[in-house]
Amino acid sequence: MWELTKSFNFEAAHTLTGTTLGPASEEIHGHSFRAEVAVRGLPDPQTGMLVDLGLLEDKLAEMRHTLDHKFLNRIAGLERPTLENITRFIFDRVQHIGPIARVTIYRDSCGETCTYHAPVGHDHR
Ligand SMILES: Nc1nc2c(c(=O)[nH]1)N=C([C@H](O)[C@H](O)COP(=O)(O)OP(=O)(O)OP(=O)(O)O)CN2
Ligand SMILES: [Zn+2]
Repeated sequence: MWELTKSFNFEAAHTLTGTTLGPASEEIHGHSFRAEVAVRGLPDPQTGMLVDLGLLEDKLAEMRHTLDHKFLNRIAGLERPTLENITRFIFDRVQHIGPIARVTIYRDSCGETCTYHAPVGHDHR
């Protein structure tokens, strides 16, 4: 079994109400994020590739364009931009390119990581 990953960085603003952090979290503020997408499976014997990384590169560039330097709360589907919802948002938009196993978001400044795992046996291609 192989796991292939590719990641991209984005800077984005958000506001999050209803956390124990209170006003600091409710003011509009920014974070640096890294999103990592992992594909898991067996390489095609002909190509030696699980998924062409070029395909992933194109899709992740699209995702970066959607998220980078944006106010996340204004993006349709991300009105409540928790790490959980951001990982799921990305998964839903990249899943068709191959057997995506997980999407992880790293928010290093806060020492936080969140991973959405595709349901077992799930292959959206
Ligand atoms: N289950 C979740 N709980 C919380 C989330 C989340 O995404 N899922 N998010 C938050 C906060 O947004 C997060 O902890 C960051 O807090 P914030 O005040 O924005 O961060 P800092 O000021 O500490 O970060 P710097 O990057 O250092 O400015 C809470 N709960
Ligand atoms: Zn925040």
